[in-house]
Amino acid sequence: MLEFENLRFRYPETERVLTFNGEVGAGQCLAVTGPSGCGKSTLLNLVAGFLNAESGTLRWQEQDLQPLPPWERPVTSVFQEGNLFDHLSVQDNLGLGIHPGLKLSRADNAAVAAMLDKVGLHGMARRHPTELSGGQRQRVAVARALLRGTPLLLLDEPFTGLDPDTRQILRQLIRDQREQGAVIVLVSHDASDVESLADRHLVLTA
Ligand SMILES: Nc1ncnc2c1ncn2[C@@H]1O[C@H](COP(=O)(O)OP(=O)(O)OP(=O)(O)O)[C@@H](O)[C@H]1O
Repeated sequence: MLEFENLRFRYPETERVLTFNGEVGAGQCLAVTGPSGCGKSTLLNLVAGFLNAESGTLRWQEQDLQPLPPWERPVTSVFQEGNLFDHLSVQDNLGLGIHPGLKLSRADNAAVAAMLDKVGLHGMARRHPTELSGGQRQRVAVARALLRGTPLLLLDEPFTGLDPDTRQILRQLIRDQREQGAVIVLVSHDASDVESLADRHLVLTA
């Protein structure tokens, strides 16, 4: 279970103070919605460890996450930009989800190939991200996150720019992950994403 209670963050430049409360259990998806600027991305950054709260609690399986640096948290994030490595092929970008040094076994390579098939990028393994459309890059980013298999997945508008078929495919992959016990935190402006994926809903106000 992921829990955050009175988790407070202040951007020093603007003195804007944001406070978050919520929880989400294993195998559940928490949708976070609200108007632009209400703090949705800030919450994801606090959970991922890219920002540090000034007070409050943030727990995963009853363990305090706040002392842990981002790389020691059981978290994978997919942010709007996707964060792909342009100098690596699609295959290697996915492989990084399994092993940061790209030391992949035969089974790992098979898992990468199967994931490429699932997200409809069969035949594009050798391309580089700059040779893909925005929607294809987004599929690679989500696929890499799913391959990492961390128990906590943070998704910030993961379906932006995707056609309806691809959106359906990715939603199903996320549902599969949830059914395997992962906790998903999903930021989306799209009511149908919330409707189709969320077990819980946190509405933030500006
Ligand atoms: N680096 C920053 N420095 C100062 N203020 C910031 C910074 N990043 C965000 N903010 C402010 O903090 C508030 C929350 O921003 P955040 O990006 O979390 O909102 P959001 O709900 O994700 O917005 P959107 O839906 O537009 O992406 C906003 O008022 C924003 O202007």
